[in-house]
Amino acid sequence: MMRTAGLTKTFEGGVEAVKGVDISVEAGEIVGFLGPNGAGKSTTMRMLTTLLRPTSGTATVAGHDLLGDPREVRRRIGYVSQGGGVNLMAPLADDLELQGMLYGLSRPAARSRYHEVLARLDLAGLEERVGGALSGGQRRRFDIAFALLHDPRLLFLDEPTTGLDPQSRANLWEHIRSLRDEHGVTIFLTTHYLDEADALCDRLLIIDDGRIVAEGTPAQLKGGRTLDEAFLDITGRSLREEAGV
Ligand SMILES: Nc1ncnc2c1ncn2[C@@H]1O[C@H](COP(=O)(O)OP(=O)(O)OP(=O)(O)O)[C@@H](O)[C@H]1O
Repeated sequence: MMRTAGLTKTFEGGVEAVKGVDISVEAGEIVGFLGPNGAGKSTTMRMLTTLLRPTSGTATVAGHDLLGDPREVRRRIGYVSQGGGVNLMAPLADDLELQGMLYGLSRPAARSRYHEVLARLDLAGLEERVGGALSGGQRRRFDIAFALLHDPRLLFLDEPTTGLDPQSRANLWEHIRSLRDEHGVTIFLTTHYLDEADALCDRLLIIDDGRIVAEGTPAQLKGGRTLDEAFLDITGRSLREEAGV
């Protein structure tokens, strides 16, 4: 479903955010992408979703070449950015319909498609509300609903549960699992919550300082430790933001 080789990104000014990353994700997997602050997760995610051009390296994403065929990649993937972006002031139904039509659906087809997606995410009936009148968990599920309108086979989620209470996080995990189990969507997500990575992901990749430093199932990486302990053993204990400053 996704394969990269030697992907790098050097920003203007010389920051080497990603230093040669090889990632493979099989169809039907839920893969977690972990790493300390500034490790290169969002930069990698933005390259894989065509938002940022790699400095070097190659990648095939959802069956298409990332650099040669980014439009086809975009057609086949969904992306939910950190923080999301539902309209807080206008009824969500209007934006859902508009987005469906931007994907080339007729108005009736766009409506029927979003009703189907909202039902999947337990959001039916809430689309007449403005985003500001939803709970944090409902808002995150709407972010995902927007990303699913064009029926992508591969979904990228950047820190999907940040800021949610434990109930809403657990509920979102259920929805993410059912997207995979019942609808066959492959999922690649970043998170700082190691309990989440442990509970939700089939396989984990750990990136540190722009390089993949560990990879395996949660059980393999833990090797008898908690995932927090394993993560600190692998990536060290120094504070990255302070080192960065
Ligand atoms: N547009 C940019 N220009 C210059 N440097 C950047 C830019 N975007 C990110 N960086 C740098 O690239 C490195 C990787 O950042 P990135 O946001 O990918 O990390 P991250 O793993 O997503 O971190 P976090 O967990 O804090 O979200 C950091 O050193 C960051 O400061």
